[in-house]
Amino acid sequence: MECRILRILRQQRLEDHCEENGAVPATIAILDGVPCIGLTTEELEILARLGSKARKTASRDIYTCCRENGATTVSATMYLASKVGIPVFVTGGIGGVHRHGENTMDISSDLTELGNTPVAVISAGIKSILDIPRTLEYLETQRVTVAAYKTDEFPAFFTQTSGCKAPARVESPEHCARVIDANVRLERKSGILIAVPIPREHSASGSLIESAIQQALQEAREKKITGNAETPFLLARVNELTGGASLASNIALVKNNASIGAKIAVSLSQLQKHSNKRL
Ligand SMILES: O=c1[nH]cc([C@@H]2O[C@H](COP(=O)(O)O)[C@@H](O)[C@H]2O)c(=O)[nH]1
Repeated sequence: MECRILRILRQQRLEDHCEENGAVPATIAILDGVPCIGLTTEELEILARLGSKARKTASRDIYTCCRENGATTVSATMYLASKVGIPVFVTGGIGGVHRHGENTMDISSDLTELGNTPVAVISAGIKSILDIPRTLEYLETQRVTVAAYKTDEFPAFFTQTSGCKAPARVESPEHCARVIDANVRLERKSGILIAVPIPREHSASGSLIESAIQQALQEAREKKITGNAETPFLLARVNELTGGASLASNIALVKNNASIGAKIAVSLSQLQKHSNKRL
């Protein structure tokens, strides 16, 4: 019960962060088979009560999620956002190329959706449960514009650094808005990934989380957990192993992403008032 209420409050607080920064938020999910853009408190409550029982819905699953409730992944959320003209979408972290992906071919459809859908996704980068260098390579193949926010290095979700240089650097919400606007003007059909490092005060100890990730990966291999079950398993296990530290960091970085994403959306809207073009 307490957990359910906490989840609703968290989501509402995320929407508050967007509103406080001048943007209009719309949480996206599938309720009873219907894609919903913007949820009421009651609808948020339905999702919160379901928790992990809500169907994990990637973009390919939207049409087969009949009469079900679906928690949309990055791929499905950006697809639905693009359909209603929402140009900026905030999340925690995106999916990517899984470790050993060169053998398993396990590559998140988030990456191909980013290649095909002109929406800007604001995230804290990619968790090191994934293969970050290969994910960046694959994003390049998909023609996705990737930029890190106020840093030269691509962030690794719980930590500010990944050891990988970001393909580009953006300095401010206005700078991001200009990049997004240029994407529209050049009629590129692919998306943009803006990677915002977790605020330093919330970055959990990198080595603590890295060893939890190693253990979780080992357990996933032993239990033969693969495909779309792998990410939820790894995220839950890393949270258990870090005694909740990873979840606390996760919440902090999503709030930060919501604030920065909202500022980007406002800047973009102001810019586009002049250019009179929309995504
Ligand atoms: O750090 C994270 N990575 C991935 C996810 C979720 O997992 C999805 C990717 O899953 P898969 O690897 O099965 O495509 C993402 O779109 C997102 O919904 C997440 O919440 N946090």
